[in-house]
Amino acid sequence: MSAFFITGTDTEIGKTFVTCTLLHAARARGLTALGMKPIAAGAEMVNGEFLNEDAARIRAACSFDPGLALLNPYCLASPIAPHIAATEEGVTLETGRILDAFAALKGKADLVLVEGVGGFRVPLSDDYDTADLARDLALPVIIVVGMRLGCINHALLTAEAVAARGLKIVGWVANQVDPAMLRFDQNLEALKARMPAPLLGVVRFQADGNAAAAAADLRLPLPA
Ligand SMILES: Nc1ncnc2c1ncn2[C@@H]1O[C@H](COP(=O)(O)OP(=O)(O)OP(=O)(O)O)[C@@H](O)[C@H]1O
Ligand SMILES: C[C@H](N)[C@H](N)CCCCCC(=O)O
Ligand SMILES: [Mg+2]
Repeated sequence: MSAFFITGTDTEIGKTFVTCTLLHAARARGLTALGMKPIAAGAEMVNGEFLNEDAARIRAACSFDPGLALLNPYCLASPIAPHIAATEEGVTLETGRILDAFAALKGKADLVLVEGVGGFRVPLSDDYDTADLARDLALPVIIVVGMRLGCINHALLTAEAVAARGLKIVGWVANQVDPAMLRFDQNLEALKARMPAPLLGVVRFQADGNAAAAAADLRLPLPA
C-alpha cells in the first residue's frame, strides 16, 4: 500500500484536479485507488448530502465510494479559511478522527491520496495547521504547482516548508491552471532546475475539465 499527501502552491491551483488525475493514473495501472479530503471548506446540500465539491470530485475518481465519513471527515459550510469556518460552526478539527479515517482507507486500497486544503500552511486551530497534519500523517508529499505568474516563489517556499517539517517530497506536478500564462516553458525549466524533487509530469489545461484525460501524462511515484 502506498499513500501520499497532496499539497499545492495555493488554493484553487489544481490540487483536486491533479489528485483526480493521479487516481485515474493509478486505476489505469490496475491499482485500487482512493482519495481523501480530510478537511473541506465550502459545501451545500446535494441530493440529501452535505457535499463539498472537492470531495465529490475525488469520490468520482476513486475506485469505489468509501463513504464520506472516511473520504471527508470534516466538511465545513463556508468557503473560507477552515479554522475560521470551524470556529463559526463550533467544530473542533480533531487530528485523531482524521488519522482513524485515513487508517481505514489504507486498509481498503493499494493507493491513498490525501489532499490538503489551500496551501501547505493553512491554520486548523490556534496552534495547529495543515503542515502539522501532514507531519502527523507522516506521508511523502507531492507538490502541485499551479503554473501562473508567481508560482516559482510559491513552489520553492512550499518545498522549503515541507522539508522543514521533515517530510519527503517525492515529486511535483506542473499544473497548467492558467492557459494564458506567458513563457510557460521557461517557467517550467526554472522550476525543474530549482525544485528539490523530480517533475512527475505536466497536466495541461483541459478545457472540458476532464481530469482523467491527463492521466497518461503523469508518472506515479510508485515502485515499477
Ligand atoms: N489542468 C486543469 N485543466 C482545467 N481546469 C483545471 C485544471 N486545474 C485546475 N482546474 C480547475 O481550476 C479550479 C481550481 O482547481 P482545484 O479545485 O483542483 O484547486 P485546488 O487547489 O484543489 O483548490 P482548493 O484549495 O479549494 O482545494 C477548478 O475549477 C478546476 O476544475
Ligand atoms: C475555500 C477554498 N476553496 C479552500 N478550500 C480553503 C482555502 C483556505 C486558504 C487559507 C489561506 O491560506 O488564506
Ligand atoms: Mg481542492
